[in-house]
Amino acid sequence: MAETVTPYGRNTPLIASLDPLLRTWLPRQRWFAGKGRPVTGFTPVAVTELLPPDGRLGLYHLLLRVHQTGVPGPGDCYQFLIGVREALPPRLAPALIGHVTQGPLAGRTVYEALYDPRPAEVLLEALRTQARIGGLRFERDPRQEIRTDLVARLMTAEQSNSSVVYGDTFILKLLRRVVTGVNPDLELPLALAREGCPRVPAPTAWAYAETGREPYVLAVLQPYVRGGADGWELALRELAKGEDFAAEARELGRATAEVHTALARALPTVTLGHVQLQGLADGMIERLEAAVQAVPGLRPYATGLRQAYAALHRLAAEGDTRTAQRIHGDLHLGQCLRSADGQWSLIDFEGEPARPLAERRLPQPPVRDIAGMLRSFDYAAHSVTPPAPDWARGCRAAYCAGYAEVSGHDPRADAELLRAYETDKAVYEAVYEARHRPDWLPVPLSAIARLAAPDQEARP
Ligand SMILES: Nc1ncnc2c1ncn2[C@@H]1O[C@H](COP(=O)(O)OP(=O)(O)O)[C@@H](O)[C@H]1O
Ligand SMILES: O=P(O)(O)O[C@H]1O[C@H](CO)[C@@H](O[C@H]2O[C@H](CO)[C@@H](O)[C@H](O)[C@H]2O)[C@H](O)[C@H]1O
Repeated sequence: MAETVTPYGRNTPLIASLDPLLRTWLPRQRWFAGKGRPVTGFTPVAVTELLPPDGRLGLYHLLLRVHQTGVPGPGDCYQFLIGVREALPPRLAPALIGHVTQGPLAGRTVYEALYDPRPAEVLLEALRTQARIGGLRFERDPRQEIRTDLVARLMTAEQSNSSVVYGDTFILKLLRRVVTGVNPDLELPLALAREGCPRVPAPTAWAYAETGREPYVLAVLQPYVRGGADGWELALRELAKGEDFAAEARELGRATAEVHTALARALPTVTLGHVQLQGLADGMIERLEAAVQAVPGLRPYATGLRQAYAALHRLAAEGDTRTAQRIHGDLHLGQCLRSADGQWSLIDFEGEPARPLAERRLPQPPVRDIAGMLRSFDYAAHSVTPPAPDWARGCRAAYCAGYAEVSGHDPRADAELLRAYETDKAVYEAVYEARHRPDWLPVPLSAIARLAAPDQEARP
């Protein structure tokens, strides 16, 4: 494998030639977080040649800062895997980025290489052999074997990142918007593996880029949970059949408590005093105000929603304290996988992708994860017609009961904090849906209408 690494900030002829193609292609990608503002250019952070472009198949790994109209600062850094061919075979048509007209690749076709098994296998081989290519570093857990005969396929699920499955044995998650520093999506599963917690697939291998500053974590390889289905699919299936989901919700509560208990053992816990609790409430109010600006549909409910945060302020003023620890940070039904033998695993410890990394790594009250799951039962029940509020109520109660069985603490006892976090999550969801899936906006807005009503009754 050849390599070239450009110093930060130099706009190479390669990037200049890809620039017009990526400007139109990038905003159409589900994982691009900067939708809604035109892309105006790119600055390369690192450009690594994984396969030379003069062969039948060329392959580049790019880390590019993306510049956008009206977005100040250096721009977010995204990870790209760009394939280069003379022409694309029909099976790769959906992967097309475009035809290059100038520069070193003039006359070639470039495409999203993860659609193509061969480039995806190059990544697996680099992980297997712990390769160092330019600034890219590939590492693995030496106790886990990576076979060489696994065929790659890109997952087509709607995702914030991109994942490739290798022969139903491993799944590689390639992070798209990358930041320097410790990434909780690797940090927490490694910590849980050290604790022997079986509820989270233990990382097999990982990749990062060294660019002269703190490394960027780029990808994590994990065992693939075979024959599994995620909690969201299962919940919708049961809802469609008019079936109860309470027994599964209870198991999910137990699994969440096991993960929380292991995380509290593995990583530091802290006590939040009244200043920190005030700070939590202030942060929620700030997010609400920003969300109201971004999503006009929230405006009529803002006053009602502030009540939830006022209750948290009162609790802080009364001198209450809470224990905080590392948590999942974006727990919902889609992050829970049930294996063929009925065991639940939790995945995707990245936290809410829109929040800064430092914030995502702070210890937080575990009830925040509970709130995420309670919202998720509600989401499922309100995304079907007619809505099924009783189904959601049953799941929410069973989930809390399962959590209490394992942890000894019933989250329903912490009603103010739980409601504040549910409100905060619903506000986040409104912004998320407005930005990524506008058709879904009515789902969080229906919850917001209930949470904003003084006698809201959707308690677990
Ligand atoms: N270990 C695994 N085994 C089987 N499927 C998985 C595994 N990890 C992730 N998945 C599948 O990949 C999807 C995306 O993974 P996730 O970590 O949530 O990525 P993203 O951050 O892009 O949403 C999940 O919804 C799930 O269907
Ligand atoms: O899984 P991600 O880390 O990409 O999380 C983001 O996308 C989720 C949607 O895919 C979003 O979750 C919301 O929709 C789910 C149904 O699709 C629902 O189960 C969740 O409760 C709801 O929050 C998540 O908020 C977002 O961060």
